[in-house]
Amino acid sequence: MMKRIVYLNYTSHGELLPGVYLNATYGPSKYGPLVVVNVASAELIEQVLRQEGRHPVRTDMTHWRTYRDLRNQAHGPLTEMGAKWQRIRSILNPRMLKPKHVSSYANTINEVVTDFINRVAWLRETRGQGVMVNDLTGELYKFAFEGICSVLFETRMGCMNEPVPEKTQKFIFSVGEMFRLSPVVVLFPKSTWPYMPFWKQFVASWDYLFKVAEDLVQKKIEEIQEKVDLDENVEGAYLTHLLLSDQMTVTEILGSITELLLAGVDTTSNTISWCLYHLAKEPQIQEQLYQEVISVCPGDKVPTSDDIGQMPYLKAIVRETLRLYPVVPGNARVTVENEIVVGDHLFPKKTLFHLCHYAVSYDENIFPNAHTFLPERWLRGAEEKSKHHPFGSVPFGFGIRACLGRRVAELEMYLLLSRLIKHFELSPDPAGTTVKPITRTLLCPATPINLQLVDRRAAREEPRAAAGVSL
Ligand code: HEM
Repeated sequence: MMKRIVYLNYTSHGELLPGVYLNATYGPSKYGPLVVVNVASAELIEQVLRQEGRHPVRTDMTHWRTYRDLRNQAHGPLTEMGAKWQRIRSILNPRMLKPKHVSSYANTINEVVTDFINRVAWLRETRGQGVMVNDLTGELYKFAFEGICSVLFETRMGCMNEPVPEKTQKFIFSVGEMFRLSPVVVLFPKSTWPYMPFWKQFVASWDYLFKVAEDLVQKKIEEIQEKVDLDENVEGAYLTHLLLSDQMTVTEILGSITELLLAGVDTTSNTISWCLYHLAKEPQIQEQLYQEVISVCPGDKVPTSDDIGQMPYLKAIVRETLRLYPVVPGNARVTVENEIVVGDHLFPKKTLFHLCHYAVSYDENIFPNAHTFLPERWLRGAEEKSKHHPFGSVPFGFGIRACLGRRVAELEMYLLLSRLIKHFELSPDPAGTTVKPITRTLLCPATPINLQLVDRRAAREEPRAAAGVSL
């Protein structure tokens, strides 16, 4: 008898099925050759993750891998496995995860944040009667796309321009199509794919993605060559480093950088969307954040990485958002190398563990008042008092296969939130209703998030102007 190993613990709306989690006994079921076990307690998730071998596997990503094999493209960190995966990570990790390298991307990201703030200000004026910004998630998608491209490819794509350049628009569209078609493709046996119209569309979307990425890499190679010819210093962020370090072929770099881009857009934009949605509903939390930001960065000072280090409340707000809305609500591990013991059961090789992070994030025993947005629980003093189970909320995963973009994603979120809150006071759409989460692979807002953005400077100046105070 298995204990606390459950089967299906949340609906397609991301809500828990009542009574079907913790201490329930469901499953295991079968998925192709794999035995599937759903794990929905912090202790058991910890057991699975602590027993992962040297080369952890989430899923085999057959559909993505098949495209790469078809076109002789290289696999990246998402699709590679075994020792080859380990090699890729060892090359990609330092410039993505080491604080000293990540903090050097702050200027680049801040330029993108400036464009975002200008864009929402423009949207308010031209389309929102001076106050509303509709579909913030859509706008944040463009921000995240631009942000990650500016770090990875060291190029601006113009996602926040009006209109968006045609090539960029088609690039964004192809990413969307590829993600839309992915779950359709896997519904059918691989042998039937070549005869299916959606497979052709899937391949065409990947072709365009790789073509644009290839052009960007090629452009960078030419730029570097020009500088070398002129004996100039070659400086850059991620791509330049990979190209100069000579540890990967150009095809390998292309495969990896494309997958980093794919992993880094919806995740970040959805998290920021949820965060803004909550801040708009919580004026006190918003005010406390505003006070923290202006005390570290008064006047027009733009925050640096070091400044962010002095903003614990900002970090706690993002952390709490990730607990309430883990964009990766369920994560997988397949045992390929060895049998493992979970609970009081020995599981054979080829068991797929579905780690139900969403369910565990709402466990009242770990997070009292689990449905309430309480950033304080992540502040150092409070944490010591109530010592959360370390696997109660692991939004970026755990161990050697954990998120590669975590530090960059955090930097993007911190810089955007701190600067946005300095400019605007957020409040809910007066005509709006509750926005629920839905799982579309990732946890997304089920309906658009529309918010009111009140310009703080104008709000301060208006009453003074009304009282006849000269500025
Ligand atoms: C709020 C933003 C993000 C969240 C919550 C998030 C979360 C995750 C999670 C849960 C995983 C799986 C980890 C595991 O299996 O243990 C993952 C993997 C990954 N993430 Fe992120 N991610 C975010 C942003 C990003 C960004 C911005 C990038 C790219 C710069 C990125 C790149 C990746 C890659 C490449 C992997 C696969 C790593 C591997 O298999 O070796 N992520 N992410």
